[in-house]
Amino acid sequence: MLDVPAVTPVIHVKDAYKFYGSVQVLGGITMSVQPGTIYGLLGPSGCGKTTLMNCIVGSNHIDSGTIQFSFSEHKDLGFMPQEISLHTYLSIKEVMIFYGYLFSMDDEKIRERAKLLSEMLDLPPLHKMVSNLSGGQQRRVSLAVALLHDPKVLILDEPTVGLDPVLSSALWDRLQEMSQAGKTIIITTHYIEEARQANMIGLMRNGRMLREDSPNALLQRYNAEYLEDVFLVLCAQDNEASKNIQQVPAINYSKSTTFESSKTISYERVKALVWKNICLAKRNFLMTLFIILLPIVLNCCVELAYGHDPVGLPIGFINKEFQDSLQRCPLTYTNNCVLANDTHWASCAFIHELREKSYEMREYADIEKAVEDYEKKRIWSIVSFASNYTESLTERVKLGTQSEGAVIEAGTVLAHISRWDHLMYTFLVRDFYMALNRTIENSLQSCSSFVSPGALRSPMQMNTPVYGGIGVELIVHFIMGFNIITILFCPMVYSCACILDEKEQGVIDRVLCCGATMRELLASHLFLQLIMLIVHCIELYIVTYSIFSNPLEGSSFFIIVMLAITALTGALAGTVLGLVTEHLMLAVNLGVSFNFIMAYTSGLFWPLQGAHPAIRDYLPYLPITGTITAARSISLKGHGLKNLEVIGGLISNVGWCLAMAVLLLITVKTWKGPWNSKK
Ligand SMILES: Nc1ncnc2c1ncn2[C@@H]1O[C@H](COP(=O)(O)OP(=O)(O)OP(=O)(O)O)[C@@H](O)[C@H]1O
Repeated sequence: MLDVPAVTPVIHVKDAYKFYGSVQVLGGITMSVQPGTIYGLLGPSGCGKTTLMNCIVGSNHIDSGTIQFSFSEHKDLGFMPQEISLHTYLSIKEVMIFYGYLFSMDDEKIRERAKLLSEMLDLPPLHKMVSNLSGGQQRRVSLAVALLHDPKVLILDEPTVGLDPVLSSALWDRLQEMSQAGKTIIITTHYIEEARQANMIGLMRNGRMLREDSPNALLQRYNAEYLEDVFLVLCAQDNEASKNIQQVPAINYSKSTTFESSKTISYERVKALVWKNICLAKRNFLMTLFIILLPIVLNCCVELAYGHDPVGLPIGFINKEFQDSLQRCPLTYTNNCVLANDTHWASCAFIHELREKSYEMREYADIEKAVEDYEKKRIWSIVSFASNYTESLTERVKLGTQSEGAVIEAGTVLAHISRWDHLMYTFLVRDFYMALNRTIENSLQSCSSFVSPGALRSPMQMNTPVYGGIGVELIVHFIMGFNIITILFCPMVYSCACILDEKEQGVIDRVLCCGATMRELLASHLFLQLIMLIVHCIELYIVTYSIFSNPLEGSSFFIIVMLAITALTGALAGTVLGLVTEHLMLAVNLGVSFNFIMAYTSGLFWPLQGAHPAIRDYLPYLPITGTITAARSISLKGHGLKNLEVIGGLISNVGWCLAMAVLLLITVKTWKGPWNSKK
């Protein structure tokens, strides 16, 4: 049972303990603040004053003990944290409006209070941005915010730090006026003497309360002229007492506070938070524009630089049939039999096909020079034709299986393809075979006087593809994968940056002290994220399908839904990242690494079937793998909800989004410490 004093205190702390790891920061603090008084909490730096204040206002939690309040509404409390804890990119006026809205004040009332406080605290012009104010001016704005809604109880953590003596004395005068008007004020300071003007002081040391009494009573009891002398005597007594303590008192691990946060979401507060987010987005215009345009830029980069066949590759060739092939070869070969023909040669037909495919054919007179250029990577391949190539080919076609080895050899094109670039090697091999096939299709099949056209055809023929077409470029296959990773990444970075920015400025805790809940704060952030993700989805859709005309065989609705859900997953993941990390640098590294891992393991760059057997079976379950497969299935094959790939992709898409939402809720529920990177 709590032994409640005769007059119900406004705030009553009993046996409060707080640990950071194994370090005890508060060691059984008991304090009572009577209504209509100024309570000065004094003590040297690091003795635990801020920790105690944060535990009282709810931005931190005691591990054991009780904190009781005579009031239960946040609007009765005004808190000025030790750090400035304001959005520095807002103007003073915007800061006032935001906190006014949080307390459901109307514009008129906010204007009135802002004017009054501006005069009382000698604030700079209200249009000035907080970031452009001096340290002292920022502290006065912070104090004005605490006083804005005219609370009954004021908790001020070191309000006089950074103030000159004149302002400091004026502030104490104001505080006295307010206490005489019935307000209760708790003020922490390590300037012990200034607390003479308080009605009651609590002297703290090493997380413990040494004495709690009025300044005059303390001065009298210790027969001292200054409070500092009283503090020194108490410290000396405390040192003696510490020597005699044999046992650490048992700690009762129960805690309770009676100043609970709201259980329902307040529309007014969410509106205030959204208003503030929009103000910040407008103020950080370049950053907002960058985030809006980033998906377009990334998509354009991919569309323009990725997945297209290489063009203009230099290929060296030696044609021993005759010199100056590039000049002497006829320009067209279609339907001209090149065998036993005085004006057409088979080598020319092959060279012609490669030129048609945009290769830059370079003729060499001798193999030595060609090899030198090949070794110096000036050409990608050397193709050579024997001096009797056409003649041998003609004979080979005529004799078929009867052909001699020498004839077969002379009638074969020899190609050396560099393997220093694996992808290029694949392109060259593909194009050389295609060039050979076309040579047969266009030139040799016309030679019916020698051979039946069908006999020359390759024993394997590629039918018309079921999906897509011959000559479709790789970009068509890749683009949706890139879009999915882009739409995961951009909202993740943006949401993470927004949350971390607030955490680093310490505003989350301040906003929570004003009665807002974490759910309201996250809802306001997600609102902006939703607008942003709608913009991102529309942009990506337009750029991909309208500007770059990629094929879309299936439902555009499903494509947009998948993009939107992926973006939401990214926004939720970014929010979690922002909440659990302390610094932007760490968050950026984690976020970028996560996206790289997703890109590498999602089948975006390489088919999943080619992955190592140890991971191959697990890759389809990763966040964007199924989504990419489904998006490709919809856009390239026209599949819909009856297709297993699409169904699997949608389940994975929605499942991961829900998983991130649950992770976010768990993070918020289980987080113990303050939402402040500087703590
Ligand atoms: N997040 C934290 N993790 C670990 N230790 C912490 C953390 N925050 C504060 N501390 C430690 O707790 C002790 C009390 O800190 P606190 O900020 O409450 O002191 P204070 O009396 O307000 O000091 P000051 O007057 O300098 O602000 C200090 O030793 C500090 O190093």
